[in-house]
Amino acid sequence: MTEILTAAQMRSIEQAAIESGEVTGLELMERAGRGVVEAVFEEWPSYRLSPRRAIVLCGPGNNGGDGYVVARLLRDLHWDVTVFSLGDPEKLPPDAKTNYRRWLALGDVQPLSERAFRAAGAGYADLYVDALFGTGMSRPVSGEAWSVLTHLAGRNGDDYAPYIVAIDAPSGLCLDSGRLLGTANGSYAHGHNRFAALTVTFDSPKQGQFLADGPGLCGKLAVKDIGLRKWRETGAGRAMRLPQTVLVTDRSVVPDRRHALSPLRVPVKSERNIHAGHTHKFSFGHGVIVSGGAGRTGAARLAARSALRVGAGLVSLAVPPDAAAEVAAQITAPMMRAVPDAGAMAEMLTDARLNAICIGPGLGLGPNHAALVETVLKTGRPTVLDADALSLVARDDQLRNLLHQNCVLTPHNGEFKRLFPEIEARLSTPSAQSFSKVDAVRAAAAEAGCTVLLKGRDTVIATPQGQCAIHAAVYERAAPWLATAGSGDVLAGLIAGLLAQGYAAFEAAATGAWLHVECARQFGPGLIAEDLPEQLPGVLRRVISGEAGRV
Ligand SMILES: NC(=O)C1=CN([C@@H]2O[C@H](COP(=O)(O)OP(=O)(O)OC[C@H]3O[C@@H](n4cnc5c(N)ncnc54)[C@H](O)[C@@H]3O)[C@@H](O)[C@H]2O)[C@@H](O)CC1
Ligand SMILES: [K+]
Repeated sequence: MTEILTAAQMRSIEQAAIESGEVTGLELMERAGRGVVEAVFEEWPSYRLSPRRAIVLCGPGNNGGDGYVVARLLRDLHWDVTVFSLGDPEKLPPDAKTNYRRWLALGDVQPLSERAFRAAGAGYADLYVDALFGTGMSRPVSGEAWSVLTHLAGRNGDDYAPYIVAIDAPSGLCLDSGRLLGTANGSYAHGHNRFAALTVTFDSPKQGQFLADGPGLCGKLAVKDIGLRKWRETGAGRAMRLPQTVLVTDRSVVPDRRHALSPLRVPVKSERNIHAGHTHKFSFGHGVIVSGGAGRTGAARLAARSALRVGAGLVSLAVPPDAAAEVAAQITAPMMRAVPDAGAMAEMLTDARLNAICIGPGLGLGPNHAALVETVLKTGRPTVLDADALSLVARDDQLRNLLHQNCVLTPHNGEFKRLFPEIEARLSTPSAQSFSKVDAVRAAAAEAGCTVLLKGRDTVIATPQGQCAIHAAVYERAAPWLATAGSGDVLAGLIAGLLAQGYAAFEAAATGAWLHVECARQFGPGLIAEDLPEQLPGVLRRVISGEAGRV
């Protein structure tokens, strides 16, 4: 499992390590600088072959300290290195100052300004190292640093991005929220929404590298070990940083094949059942997908197919009588039950074998639909609420009060705003604050009393207890094709199918999010929502054989 850290959490780990007396800050800084050089050579292998020219921009804190280490290590390899410093290097914190002094034995340092940068023939370097600000960035960047950063980002038409390596973060990026602080549109210069080719971070990824503007500005992400694992996993370093957030990644999917389907490695009922010989279809649950009326049944049919494909033993569509013919004509494997009203829904759900429900896709917003949502919620069964069900809950406090901890809400941004207007306002207000999507979804889950999955390229899932996971379709997991009509219905169906198999709400949501993106990656361009469930057999086969993610 990959933990993902806030800047404060990273500081607490470093502090615990240093306070233990087993490692010094200076050693950590040396390892960090070495990690950056290593990552540079991995990214640009030809740079190993002959010395090149580098420009290193060093800031006023320890991020700048890492920069001085990188400058020294490259000079040791006979590179031509120019160093600029922001602020008076004599005022650097102790470890950074030591490395500044070590660099002075090899070369000089110029005060950073756009003019000096351009005068240095800065357009001709092979590598630009952004070591201005990292986890200590506390306010929007301004002045000469901002001028140089925007110049590097392309304000004056030069394209530096392919040669920039950022240490911990493109400077100005908030490592908690993933926002470029002080900007309205998340770019350094109008029309230029990328910055670095590579960002090198230490020990664990940071939230801001996966959220909002982060992935675009970071370019690629390399995580370098600097020997902090012990303090991350145990003792003070751990105690100081609860609650935890995890990253749902390829690597965390398969290590233990007994739990093959769950990126969070939660025991899955089905495997035990298989070994015990109990492979009756009811062992894998019976999901109910509530359909909208005639002409609106496509969403529920997509969800039903996804729930079946992901492994639910049985799936029944609950269909208003006027839509029965339409649904019957288009389904084979899912079953269908005519459900004219909430009374009939309640009666259907007296069957305790119906153990997971999905309601909302294509449902409608009338009083009869609200009554259906009410009936479903009153059963207390694991339930995915999506689309119209979310809009109904947003405008009806009585429904909202019926939400329970077996519910998963799967809003997109617009639905999230309707459900949690105050939290959304904090999230979307452009300002210098570091309130992140992780903070927002945690707050929403606590307010709603159930699991919330806020969709997006950066999907965040949280429980009322503060458990949180990020699944971001970025970097090597980018899946732009997923933005297609009906894709949300598939996600709702996947989660319902996992709930039917006994996954807890949080694990079902996280696993569903991972599988959803994996299916899109597997299919590639040209994807329409109907293609997603059809990718599941191949994706599941690779998950179970341990090859997941290596598409
Ligand atoms: N603490 C440690 O032991 C280690 C830290 N490391 C490096 O140290 C970095 C964190 O160092 P720091 O905590 O010193 O923080 P930074 O170096 O990120 O920045 C802090 C400094 O920048 C100033 N500052 C913040 N925002 C500013 C702004 N917008 N404009 C102008 N000045 C601003 C602060 O007043 C402070 O002087 C990490 O990102 C990493 O690169 C690594 O060397 C690994 C070990
Ligand atoms: K930086």
